[in-house]
Formats: sequence, structure tokens, C-alpha cells
Amino acid sequence: MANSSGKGPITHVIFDMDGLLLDTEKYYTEVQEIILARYNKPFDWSLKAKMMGMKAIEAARVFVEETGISDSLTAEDFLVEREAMLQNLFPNSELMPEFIPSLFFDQNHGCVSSASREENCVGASRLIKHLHAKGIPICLATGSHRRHFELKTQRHGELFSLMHHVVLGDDPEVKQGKPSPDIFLAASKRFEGGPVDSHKFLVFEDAPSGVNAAKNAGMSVVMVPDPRLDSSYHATADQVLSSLLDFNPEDWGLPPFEVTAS
Ligand SMILES: O=P(O)(O)OC[C@H](O)CO
Ligand SMILES: [Mg+2]
Repeated sequence: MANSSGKGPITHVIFDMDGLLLDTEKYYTEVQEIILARYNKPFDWSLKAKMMGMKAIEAARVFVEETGISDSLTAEDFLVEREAMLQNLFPNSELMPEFIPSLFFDQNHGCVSSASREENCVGASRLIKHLHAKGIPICLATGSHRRHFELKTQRHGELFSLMHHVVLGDDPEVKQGKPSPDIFLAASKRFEGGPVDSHKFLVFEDAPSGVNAAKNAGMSVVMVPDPRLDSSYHATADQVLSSLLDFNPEDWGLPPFEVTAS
């Protein structure tokens, strides 16, 4: 039975990773700005919106073609150049902060507040731990390939170990990256008991390509977009939140958070 808002019933949850659980999109932005500066071109959010969430080679083709540099730099060479820089950055990956970046910038586009990083990054861990504790099957579906996944999650093993399974961008069953539904359909087949109907899934995504992939798979999707993303990309999502802290499981027929005494 659907809940009062008409959404659900949801029995399974799929999480995106980059830009949703981990604050890693800033690393892609940083290295792409460096590469484009060589051609005296800026890297802006209209291009970022088209690339984020995609498999590496698919995003690379968008990058060299949209910027008009494909005669000078092939998608393959772009990836080689980008890789060297990303390898140094990914081991620093942290959980997403809850503060809105546009309001709390520091010079590296990070967040500034008096609270510690750990105090600011509870949205993802609270939700994952809650769903796991309540026995809701959860998994990860990320366009990242295995080598990057390992680097990004090496400091977050305990949290990611709560996922029933992980589907990566270089998984053989993921023929095409987001916005193709491949990755979410592959994820839906790997829970205990075999394939689960798409309409029972709730997907959490930050990227337009990921939101479209979830809808193309027939799933419900909550979008938690970066505030710099044009709001025209919000329309496809079933729900748009500024932070995972704002998610109310009961909106989707999922078990409520425990009320803690203050
Ligand atoms: O957002 P994800 O986790 O699917 O990752 C996709 C790329 O690796 C980064 O945009
Ligand atoms: Mg993402």
C-alpha cells in the first residue's frame, strides 16, 4: 500500500556515491579546471551537469567535445592526464558535509563552520546506519570503477560495509553508464531472494544523469543536488532535498528515525 503522499511502498534503497555520500565531485571539478585552463577555457556548472555521474570514458567524450578541444586532446588522453591528479586526491575523500557549499565557501570550495568535519557529515551515515539497523536492504550503485572506488572509500570502510552489495561502473553488466538504467537494474537483481520489482526501489542521487537513470529503470528517486546545479534539473526527481539530513523515511513508508532524548 502506498503511504499518504502517494509514494512507495519502498522496500529497497540504492545509494549513489560521488556527490551524494562522498564529497568527491570537487576533485573532478578541480582537475578539469586545471586541464581546461591550458586552453584558456573555464569549467562551468553547465558542463559539470552534463558530465557528473557518467562512466569515465563517457564523461571524457562530453568534456573534449563540449569544450571544442577534441582536435588537441582525445578523450582517452584526457583520462590519462586526469588520472594522475585524481589518484593523489581520492585518498582524502570525506563524507558529504551538510552545510550548503554556496553559503559556506572557503577558497578551496570546501565548507567552513565552527563544528568539526565529523559533526557536519552525519546525514549519510545516519541514514545508512538507520536503514541497515531496521533491516531495509541497501546497496551502492556508482559510476566509479573499482580502482577509484577503493581509493575513495579506504577511510570509510565501516560505513560502506553496511551495503548488501556494490555495483561499479566497470561491472560487466553495466554496458552503458547513467543515464542508462543498466547500473540500477543490475543492482536490483543482487539482493537476497533474486530480482526485486523496480517500483519497490528508492534511489538517492545528486546528478542529472543519475536521476534519469533511476527513472529509466522505473524507480523512485530522491535528488540531493549541489546548489550550484541549475534548478531546471530538479524536475525529473520525485523529491528534491538540500541535505540527506532533511530526509524523512516515513514519506516513503520506511521506518522512522528513533527520537533521541536531548
Ligand atoms: O556519482 P557516481 O557515484 O555515480 O560517480 C560517477 C563519477 O565517478 C563521478 O561523477
Ligand atoms: Mg553522484
